[in-house]
Amino acid sequence: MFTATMQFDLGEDVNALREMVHRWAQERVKPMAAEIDKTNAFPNELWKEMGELGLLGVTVPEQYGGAEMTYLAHTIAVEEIARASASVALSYGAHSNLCVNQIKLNGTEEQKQKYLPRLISGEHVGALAMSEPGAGSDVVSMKLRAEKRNDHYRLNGNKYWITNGPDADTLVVYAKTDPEAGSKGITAFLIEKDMKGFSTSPHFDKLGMRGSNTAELVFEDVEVPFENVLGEEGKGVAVLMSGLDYERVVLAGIGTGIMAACLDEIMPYLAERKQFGKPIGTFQLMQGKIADMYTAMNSARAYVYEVAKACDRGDVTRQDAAACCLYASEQAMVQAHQAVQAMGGAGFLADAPVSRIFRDAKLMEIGAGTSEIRRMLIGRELMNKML
Ligand SMILES: CC(C)(COP(=O)(O)OP(=O)(O)OC[C@H]1O[C@@H](n2cnc3c(N)ncnc32)[C@H](O)[C@@H]1OP(=O)(O)O)[C@@H](O)C(=O)NCCC(=O)NCCSC(=O)C1=CCCCC1
Repeated sequence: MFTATMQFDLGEDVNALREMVHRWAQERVKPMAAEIDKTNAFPNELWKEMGELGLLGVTVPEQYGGAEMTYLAHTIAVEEIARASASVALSYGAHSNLCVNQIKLNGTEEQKQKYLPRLISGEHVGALAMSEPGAGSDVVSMKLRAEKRNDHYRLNGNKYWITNGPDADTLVVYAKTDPEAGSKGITAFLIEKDMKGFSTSPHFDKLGMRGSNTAELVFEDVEVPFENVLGEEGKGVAVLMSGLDYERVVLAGIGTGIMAACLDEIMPYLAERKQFGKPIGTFQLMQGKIADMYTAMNSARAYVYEVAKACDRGDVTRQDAAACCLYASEQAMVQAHQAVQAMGGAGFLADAPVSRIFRDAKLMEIGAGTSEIRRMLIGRELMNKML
């Protein structure tokens, strides 16, 4: 374990949360990380444990069972879990941020009372579904149809690449209530897994983030009552786009957690492994690697934490949400690459922690908006302010 790092001034509560999550994740999650990767399955008992620790509703008011803490606290929790297993952190983020936080932000009082307590206790698993086979980066072109009937909507179509899809009891799902109206025809719905006509595929086999279950969702004449509209009919794009801002910041914590995990793995190796009669960590080229890793990790942390504080103040910008996520994600990939390199043949073995971390890191440049989409967004937002 690598402990010699800069202490950020996050406040007493957040520091205490970090310590608690760190201890739990290192004791409980890290020993399972290799098995989770190998079996390609999320250990369901972790939901209950995270519920008991108060991690499943970090940003939600206490009256619904939440911890009533900040986005900064949520990001730190994600980081510490990712330091032990990025897969577990991804499923955790999809549940607690993409689903639970969206219901907190957009739900009616009845919806919050009905769905949040069970999601926050760990009894239920949550997911969010926007992507489709033909609508990834171009999310507004989604085709899942929600046709308005007398007293319900009827949903037909499918969603793809849905994190927690096979396990979720409650899903925030975006669909087209008016296919002709472009972004103004999108509505968000709360879907329950037992609704007739709703099914999921078996979970996908993936390069990395393997324990985080991903699947296709299928809707065949699924009847959804009016009271399950999240927000207003036709206003789903605002729910979706503002949700993506929070999502990018909180999930950037996976990137900083991956960088911390890289240092955790290679520092003891560099101290122990001898070549040419000396620990390889005494060689300047190796010291250069760890210097770059340390600098990147703390630079990403500083930016991500500041943007999380902007989320807490309510003044986060689209470009900073995208930019902190872009930086933390790409640096996670670069540093995971360096960690494999530093460990040489030992790091190239299939069951080496750094080889799993390297595969996991790749998703960071793809999920929650690709690096290309994030760059496009940042450039466009910056330029728009000049024109
Ligand atoms: C950036 C982007 C490419 C969007 O461009 P366009 O130019 O089409 O959309 P544009 O004109 O920017 O906007 C549409 C409407 O939306 C309003 N709005 C925007 N931000 C906000 C906001 N913050 N609040 C309220 N309204 C907003 C905007 O005004 C516009 O409305 P209008 O049509 O004019 O009435 C967008 O589509 C995007 O981002 N894709 C990546 C999706 C993507 O990231 N999936 C990832 C899904 S996968 C995933 O999330 C996970 C993966 C792995 C694990 C977990 C999660």
